This record gives sequence, C-alpha cells and structure tokens, in this order.
Amino acid sequence: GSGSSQKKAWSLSNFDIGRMLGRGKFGNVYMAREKESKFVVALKVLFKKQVFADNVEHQVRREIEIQSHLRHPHILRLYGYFHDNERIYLILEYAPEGTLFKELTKQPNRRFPEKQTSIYIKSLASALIYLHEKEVIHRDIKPENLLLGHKGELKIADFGWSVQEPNSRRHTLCGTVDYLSPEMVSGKTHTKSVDIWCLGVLMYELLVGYAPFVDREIKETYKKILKLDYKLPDYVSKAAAHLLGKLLVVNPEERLPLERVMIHPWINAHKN
Ligand SMILES: COCCOc1ccc2cc1OCC(=O)N(C)CCCNCc1c[nH]c3ncnc(c13)N2
Repeated sequence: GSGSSQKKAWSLSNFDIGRMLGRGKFGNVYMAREKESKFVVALKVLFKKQVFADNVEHQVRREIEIQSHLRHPHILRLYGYFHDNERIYLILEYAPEGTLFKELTKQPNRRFPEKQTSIYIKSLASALIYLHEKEVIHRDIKPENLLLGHKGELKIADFGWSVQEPNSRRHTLCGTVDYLSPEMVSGKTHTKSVDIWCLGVLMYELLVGYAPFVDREIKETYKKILKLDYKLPDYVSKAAAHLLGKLLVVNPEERLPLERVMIHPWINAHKN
C-alpha cells in the first residue's frame, strides 16, 4: 500500500455500512465494506458535538496521527479518516473476533488457561516494545480495548488515551480505575513503565477473571494499588506468580523491562 494512508480522500459514499460492532462513549463502531475493492473494514463514527463538548478534539487528532503511522501485527491498523458536518469517521482494520473482554466472559470460570494468557501477554509486550520505540505510551491496556483478529490474534485498539512520553495526566480519569498504576494514583508524572504495570494487571485479570486491586470503593482500590495489596489464587503457577511479581512493582524503575518479559520462562514455557 501507499506510504501515507491519506492519499485518497474518502467519504461515506465509498462504503456499504454493515452491523454495529459496539458502542463507545463518543460514537459507535460499524462493520463496513469499501464498494470498489469489497475490502471489509471497521468504521468508528465519532460525533463532533460530543468530541468538542468533552474537549478531546486534540486527543482524537493525536490518536489519528499516532495510529495512522503505526504498522505492527498486534496493533489495529488505522487506514484513513474523513469527516462531514456532524461526524468524524475512522477507517480501521476489522477484528472479526471482537474484544478480548467478550472472549474472557465466554471462558469457563471467566478466565483463560495459562498457555493462552502467555500468548496474549507476549503479543502485547511485543506491541508495547514497538510503541515505546516510537515514544508512545498507551496507558489504557484493558480487555475492553483489546481486539482479536481472524486467527484470534490480539490487536491493541482505542488509542484515545495514548500520549507522547513523558507525560503527567492532564484529564480527569474516566473508565475503570482498576488499571491505574501507583504513580498515576499519586498524580506523579509517568513514563513508559506505566504500560508494564498495566501488562501485569491484565495478566492477572486474564489468569484469575477479575483485576487484582478491584474494590467497591474507589478509595479502597487506590489504597490496594499503593500497598500492592492483591491475592494470588493457588491455581496460579509459580512461574506465572514470578512474572506477576516482576510487573506489579510500585517503583516504576524496578519493573521488568519488556525485552525481559519476552524471554521470561513462563512466556516461553509452552514452546513445543
Ligand atoms: C477514538 O477511537 C479510537 C479507536 O478506537 C476503537 C477502534 C476500534 C474499535 C473500538 C475502538 O474504541 C473502543 C470503542 O469504541 N468501543 C468500546 C466500542 C466497541 C468495541 N469494538 C468492537 C469491535 C469488534 N470488532 C472490531 N473491529 C475493529 N474495531 C473495533 C471492533 N472496535
């Protein structure tokens, strides 16, 4: 394909719109097919009124800028975008298997076997290494924002909160607090290692079925995060517990670098 994905000016008339794939805060995602090529895409429709009302226009611009230049097997492609008076349309890679969250709820006991979890964590670590090389920290790694391709391979989507490093969070928090790192809870500036913390929270959630620091009260969740107060069920293997212990570390500098995650024994235990 061409270098920049924006050579051609797209418009809604280029597409047949299919079923809705999901509902997001700023708009919905639909299946769509480009009429000439018959290429199937996902079309995320954002309402300008909502985007401007929530003052996230600069964020949407940044996410379009970031994602349109990324090329990685575990990062959802943004092929292009266009807008009309009321809406912004993102032309995205279609992930036929939907969100990891939906797949998680379909599992017995709502948790994945260790082998499957290690495959997801390895894919995510390699995508994060790529993002960090581009000075992008993602910060919103959670099952709702991870999609599955036609071979069940993991794809990071929804870069709504990704920022250029280093950065201190400027916005009120929205969505779940379960994935917040200690440095974000205490409002300190955070670096790429926030993604390593989130990788640990995700690994725990995929293995156990719920997030490590979940609590009814947000204040309690913050306390648990800062005190590293989480329990590991006894069905979690020693090797998995070892890796979790290297990711869920309060001090950002002491978290296991992503390159080391890629070669950790638990990640490669299932190599046949
Ligand atoms: C500012 O926005 C940046 C891009 O964010 C997204 C890109 C693609 C997305 C979802 C994105 O954000 C999250 C979101 O809108 N939902 C939670 C709605 C439904 C979840 N997806 C369902 C889904 C199923 N098969 C898919 N194939 C491709 N993309 C999909 C989906 N969703």
